[in-house]
Amino acid sequence: MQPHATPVYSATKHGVRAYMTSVCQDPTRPDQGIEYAMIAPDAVDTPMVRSLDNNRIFYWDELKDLVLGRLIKPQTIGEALLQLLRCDVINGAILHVDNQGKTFRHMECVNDGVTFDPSKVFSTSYVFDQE
Ligand SMILES: NC(=O)c1ccc[n+]([C@@H]2O[C@H](COP(=O)([O-])OP(=O)(O)OC[C@H]3O[C@@H](n4cnc5c(N)ncnc54)[C@H](O)[C@@H]3O)[C@@H](O)[C@H]2O)c1
Ligand SMILES: CC[C@@H](O)/C=C/C=C\C[C@@H](O)/C=C/C=C/C=C\[C@@H](O)CCCC(=O)O
Repeated sequence: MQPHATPVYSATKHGVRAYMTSVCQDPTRPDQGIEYAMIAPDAVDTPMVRSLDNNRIFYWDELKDLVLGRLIKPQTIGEALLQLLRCDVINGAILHVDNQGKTFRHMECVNDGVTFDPSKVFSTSYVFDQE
């Protein structure tokens, strides 16, 4: 089993998700003309990840080959953002980006931002080359 290496950091990221999925359902949002969404990537090749060590993440010595071997290019996140912005329905979107041989982007749980309507929840995916 993979060790849970970043419990507090991961909790803060889930906090961002909870914040977004809450504010996107603000009943006054449509009148404000605002949409909320988020990108949830796996490890991206940034200075933060390149600076990880055993003092910043549990089990880094055991995990680093796995994590550094599947890093997402930063420009892929930029492409994911553009993909998100081109979607008809943005509010409530969570765009997962990972890199397991290919980049897989998965949008889930999009609602109208007013009331939660299961019939409006959909899931779709896009596969792109990273090169
Ligand atoms: N890199 C990843 O694998 C990854 C994956 C998922 C989520 N994230 C999240 O994405 C965000 C960025 O991560 P990163 O890897 O690019 O980090 P990073 O440390 O490489 O870069 C963060 C940048 O933010 C700037 N910054 C810091 N405080 C600021 C402030 N108050 N105002 C303006 N700029 C400020 C820093 O100067 C730096 O350029 C973080 O919230 C991180 O948790 C990163
Ligand atoms: C495969 C295990 C998985 O949990 C590891 C992922 C590694 C990198 C992905 C990246 O999203 C995780 C970063 C974790 C950071 C942990 C600790 C912080 O001290 C780093 C600094 C955070 C900050 O300054 O904002």
